[in-house]
Amino acid sequence: MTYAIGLMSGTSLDGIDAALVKINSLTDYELTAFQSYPFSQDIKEKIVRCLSEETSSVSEICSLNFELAQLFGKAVTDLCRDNQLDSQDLVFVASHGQTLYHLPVGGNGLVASTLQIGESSLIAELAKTTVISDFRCRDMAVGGQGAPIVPFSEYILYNDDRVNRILQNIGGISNATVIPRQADFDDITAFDTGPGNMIIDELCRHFFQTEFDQDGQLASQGTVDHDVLSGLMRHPYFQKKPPKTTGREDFGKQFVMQLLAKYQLSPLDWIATATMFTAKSIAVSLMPYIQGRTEVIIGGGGSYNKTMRRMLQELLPDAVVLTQEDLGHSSEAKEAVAMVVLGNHTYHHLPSNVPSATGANRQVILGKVTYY
Ligand SMILES: Nc1ncnc2c1ncn2[C@@H]1O[C@H](COP(=O)(O)OP(=O)(O)OP(=O)(O)O)[C@@H](O)[C@H]1O
Ligand SMILES: CC(=O)N[C@H]1[C@@H]2OC[C@@H](O2)[C@@H](O)[C@@H]1O[C@H](C)C(=O)O
Repeated sequence: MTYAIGLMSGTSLDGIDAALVKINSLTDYELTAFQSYPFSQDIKEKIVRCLSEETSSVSEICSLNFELAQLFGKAVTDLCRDNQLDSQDLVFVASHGQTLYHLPVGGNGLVASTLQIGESSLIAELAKTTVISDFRCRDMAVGGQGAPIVPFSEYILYNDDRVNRILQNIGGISNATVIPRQADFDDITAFDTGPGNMIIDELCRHFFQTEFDQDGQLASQGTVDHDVLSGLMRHPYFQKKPPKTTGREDFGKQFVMQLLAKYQLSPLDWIATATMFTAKSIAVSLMPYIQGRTEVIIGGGGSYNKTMRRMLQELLPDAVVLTQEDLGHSSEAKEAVAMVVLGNHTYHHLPSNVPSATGANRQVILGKVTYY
């Protein structure tokens, strides 16, 4: 039996998602166990400092690269221990790393680039197995934006002969993969739709000293301000055509601080309006692809936000909005499982980027392999 662990620490900075996956073949994967390991406040603050041009320092980034690897390695050994496995028996660990910066397009003296940290040499040493990491850079080397990278695994795991499927991840940022029914690999469209929970989380911290809006309860008590919403929907990102990716650089703390300075709303109305902004930016992005029987399958932490789900279904009356759980999968484990699918292709020397999604000029084998 072949087991691997996928590690994902995404843009929302909530922690490390670890999925233990049984690999049956290149196209057949079974989630065996999943655990989220929350970041301590101290680590979260270090990451946040390192993300920002104003507060980052090269020494702290250097140190964080190894400090995060300690935590990634511990996540692997803890998950193995809790499942009566020895991490040495894993065929590999596939680690996404923590994105510190993502410049899908160059400009102003900066070249197109992306930076995920969490040193694979140290993870390999702690887990005593091969580590496959840094999946985005190879795609950028052939002209791609280095994101999104999950469309490959989504095609493998979700393509269907009878129904069009759109996989909508609502993490810190939201990204969609459109898989028409009976699609060939080249028929996939994928792109970031815009913000996910990032703005809502920032507002929750600002007004309510909580990390996020549990189940969308705060949003359900506020009223959407349609003037503010219209202003938000004029953001230039929504005028761009795919392939396109975005990040904290566009919709992070700075963006929220500018909004708070520009508009005056009550705290609950802010949360409701930001939730509708995320839902609407997703709906507007998906509408051109909803033709015939179409399932929109939401995943990521945002799929637990009931108010967001209700808004999405109302904005997309012609689609069936489902969750990963409705299909027997796990919303929270999805991206960590995707890392295993990508890692397994790299392990077998097979490519796994999707040029139609990233804009790359060809398919390439993603990632770097660190042998134990
Ligand atoms: N019960 C819940 N109710 C509402 N929101 C939730 C709930 N659980 C998680 N979330 C939201 O989901 C976020 C985490 O989502 P997820 O782990 O999918 O993001 P990520 O993988 O870090 O981001 P990305 O996919 O952009 O890299 C939290 O920050 C929170 O906003
Ligand atoms: C650079 C980076 O880390 N991008 C993330 C982020 O989080 C969601 C969205 O923005 C997506 O583009 C990507 O992650 C997923 C896993 C992807 O590449 O498919």
